[in-house]
Amino acid sequence: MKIAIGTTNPAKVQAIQKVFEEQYKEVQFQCLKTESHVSEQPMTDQETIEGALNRAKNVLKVTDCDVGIGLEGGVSESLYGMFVCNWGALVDRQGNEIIGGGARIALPNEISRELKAGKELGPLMDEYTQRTGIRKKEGAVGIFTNGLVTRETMFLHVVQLLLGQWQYRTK
Ligand SMILES: O=c1[nH]c(=O)c2ncn([C@@H]3O[C@H](COP(=O)(O)OP(=O)(O)OP(=O)(O)O)[C@@H](O)[C@H]3O)c2[nH]1
Ligand SMILES: [Mg+2]
Repeated sequence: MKIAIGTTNPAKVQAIQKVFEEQYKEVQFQCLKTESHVSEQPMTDQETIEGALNRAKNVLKVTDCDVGIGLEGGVSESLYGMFVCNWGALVDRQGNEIIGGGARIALPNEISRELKAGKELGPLMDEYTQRTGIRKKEGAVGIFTNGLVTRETMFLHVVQLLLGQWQYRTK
């Protein structure tokens, strides 16, 4: 089984590799930085889903893999504050387009204020924590859940939702 991954972000790549290696004996991965055709900081569920779908389609197009996977992080406003959201998409060569959503938590006001001013969460998290590359490690979700749920484990669940739906639909 050959999987095209529409990112080189290790938090996302490791989540995808863990899920597929658990399910398939023979599996190969191709990881490519892939255009999402949405803003660097998606601001709605819809835009985040679009980013995930575009990555999945674009990465499948430029490889000979069986399926393409796109994972996209974003935020979405609610009456209860701004939530970090993460969405995934899996597409195959038979025209199946599968979507799955990840856990979400409210962001502190000092972060959401900056996002509304047009900043991107990744760099914001580095500023906020005085560390670098949070987006490639535990992520904002990891910081604000005291490490209990990292970005990788959150995306691992999303990839299980994608693969499970795909297996059900193509069995
Ligand atoms: O530290 C984080 N923890 C999170 O839980 C999270 N969710 C979203 N984002 C940020 O939202 C923007 C688009 O997300 P994103 O899917 O483009 O991610 P990314 O840029 O880190 O990876 P990639 O584009 O190389 O695949 C990027 O600034 C991400 O950093 C997060 N950052
Ligand atoms: Mg990005």
